[in-house]
Amino acid sequence: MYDIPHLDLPPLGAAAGTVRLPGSKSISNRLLLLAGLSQGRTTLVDLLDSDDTRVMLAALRTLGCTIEQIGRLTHIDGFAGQPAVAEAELFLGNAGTAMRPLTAALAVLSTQGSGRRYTLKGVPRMHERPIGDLVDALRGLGVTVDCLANEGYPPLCLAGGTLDLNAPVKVRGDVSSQFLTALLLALPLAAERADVVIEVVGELISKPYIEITLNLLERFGIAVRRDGWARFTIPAGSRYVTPGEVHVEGDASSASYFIALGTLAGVDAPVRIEGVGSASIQGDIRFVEAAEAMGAVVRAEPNALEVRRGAWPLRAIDMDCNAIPDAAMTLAVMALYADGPCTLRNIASWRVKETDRIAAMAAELRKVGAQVEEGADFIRVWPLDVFQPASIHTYDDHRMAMCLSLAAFHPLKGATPVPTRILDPKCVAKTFPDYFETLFSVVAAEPAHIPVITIDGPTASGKGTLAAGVAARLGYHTLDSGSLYRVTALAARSAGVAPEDEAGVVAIARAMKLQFAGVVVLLDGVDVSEQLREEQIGAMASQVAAHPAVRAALFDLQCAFRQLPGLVADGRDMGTVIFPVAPLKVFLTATAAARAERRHKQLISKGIPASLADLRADLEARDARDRGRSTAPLKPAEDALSLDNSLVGIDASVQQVVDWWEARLPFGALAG
Ligand SMILES: O=C(O)C1=C[C@@H](OP(=O)(O)O)[C@@H](O)[C@H](O)C1
Ligand SMILES: C=C(OP(=O)(O)O)C(=O)O
Repeated sequence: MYDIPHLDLPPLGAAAGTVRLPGSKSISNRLLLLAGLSQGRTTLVDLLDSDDTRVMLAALRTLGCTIEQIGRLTHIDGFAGQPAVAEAELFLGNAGTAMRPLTAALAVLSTQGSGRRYTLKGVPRMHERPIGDLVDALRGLGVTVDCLANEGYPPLCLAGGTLDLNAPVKVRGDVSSQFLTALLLALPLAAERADVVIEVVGELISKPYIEITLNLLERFGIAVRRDGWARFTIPAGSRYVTPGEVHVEGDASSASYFIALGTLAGVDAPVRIEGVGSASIQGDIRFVEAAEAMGAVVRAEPNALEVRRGAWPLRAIDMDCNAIPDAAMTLAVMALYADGPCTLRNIASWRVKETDRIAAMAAELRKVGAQVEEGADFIRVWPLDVFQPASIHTYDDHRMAMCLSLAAFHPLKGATPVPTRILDPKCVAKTFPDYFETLFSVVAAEPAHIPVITIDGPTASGKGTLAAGVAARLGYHTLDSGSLYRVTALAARSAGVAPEDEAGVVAIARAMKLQFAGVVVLLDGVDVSEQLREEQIGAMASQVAAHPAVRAALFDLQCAFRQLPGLVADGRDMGTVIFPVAPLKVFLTATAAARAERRHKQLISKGIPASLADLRADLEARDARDRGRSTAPLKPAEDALSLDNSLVGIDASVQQVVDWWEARLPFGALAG
């Protein structure tokens, strides 16, 4: 997950490859609650691990479930309708699928034992999301429900009462289908002796989510009888019976971003999406039909999809999106690439979700340059030729972040491709914490569009620490090119090849099997990170690095580090030889005295005896060798900015480089 203030997406090009989706949020939270209400153990396979499921898991633990997570399995020992605590305060974040169903379940349970009181609260936005229709239904049943701040909104206190189920329970479903889902999931708790009837008053929105609810209830032994969408009967004697093990299919709403990507950018090869397909029980799988209407070519398997581009530009659509409220947001961004304006209708519920999604979508699409019209329950988006570099607000809404990332896709139409900034990218944690990593695994960008910041400088100047700090702030990859020379030296030493033997070292460099995982370097599968820090290896690295043929052998390897979303490369010749067109080059210096002192402190702290004078003499000798060598000598690139960190701490140095970088990006006036 990118836990940084913003993530800059370079202009994206073709997409191809395979993604595996995280589990469905809607299925995960329903199954968790059903497992909690059942007796005995339920094992969920591939449960979604995200903010929304974490709050549900924490709530169930508080109520008395024992939950054990091992690899892909989550074992839940249910509390079988007997909560371990009579009073609890539960925090449910911004998870509608936790807040609404738990409200109904705890309302019923609060009436079934004396002195039971449960308080449910969430993040500030959750306290703005309506729940009044569910509160009305529960009060109609005889439950004491107190809205603790504003009438009709969480936080809520469920404080007992006497259930009266003689008349049908009436609930409105035109603001959210989750109120009906909540009652359907909870009322089997009260259907021991007589049928419980639920009647929907007025129109019901987001209907396919009710199908998910009924399907999962059935798996837990509750066969709801239904009369269309108007009347649902939970038969007398209903009791939750765990099915034992249940597999959670991939999230169909999360699939929409990759279906869109295949539709837009799956030109030479498809995007393959694993975890959800034609056998899905989720209504959002019908997003596939919308994508096909816009031109996608889709091959569906029961549990996978392969999507590629069919028509280009995409075909404009005018669609009623009531059945797919979440995935429909993705269509609003696909509309940028259509052959005319696209209209998404019947989406009033967008206004009461994680944010006012109609307003947010309109505002952010306008920032990238699009013409947008919005109404109470529709949005119309016109296609766009020239994209503006935009700093996208995400409103703590995972779907705004994921949808708008698709606006970084820039078909090359002559206009200069621009980057797109996604503010607060970690908001995707609600349902898809690794969304951006997954995106980068299937999307390509022109290497020239992938930013590189180079940091060159003499030995022990703190390049590595600075590069790591800058990369962490920007979410970029790092290349510690020094470590490539060190590992070459180490491999040569292990093979008994002398550092002077240029041809021998080249052969070693070409044959090395390297893997990098953060700061860990694996040579032929063995972690050699510690050995690379040895002083002797450092000295040998400087010797092997002086051979032109060795440097040439490592050239392509270093270039291959230029990957999405960007790279911070440190070394001696990053700005001069390897990435001569890098948009920001830094030359880092520090006096020999300052560097010797740092190295001395490092060694002493590790219990390695060292002499300050010797270290300084050694550093000066190495500087002279690095500067004097004929191939790629250590010198600042002509366009490098110089940073002397003798007296400046690491945080200030990182900030300086980030400030220089910001000044080169086109977001300035638009940011914030
Ligand atoms: O029941 C569910 O799992 C959901 C129902 C939908 O909400 P509404 O019924 O409020 O539209 C959907 O937007 C939400 O993400 C999940
Ligand atoms: C509306 C959404 O979430 P919630 O389950 O919180 O309603 C969503 O995920 O788009």
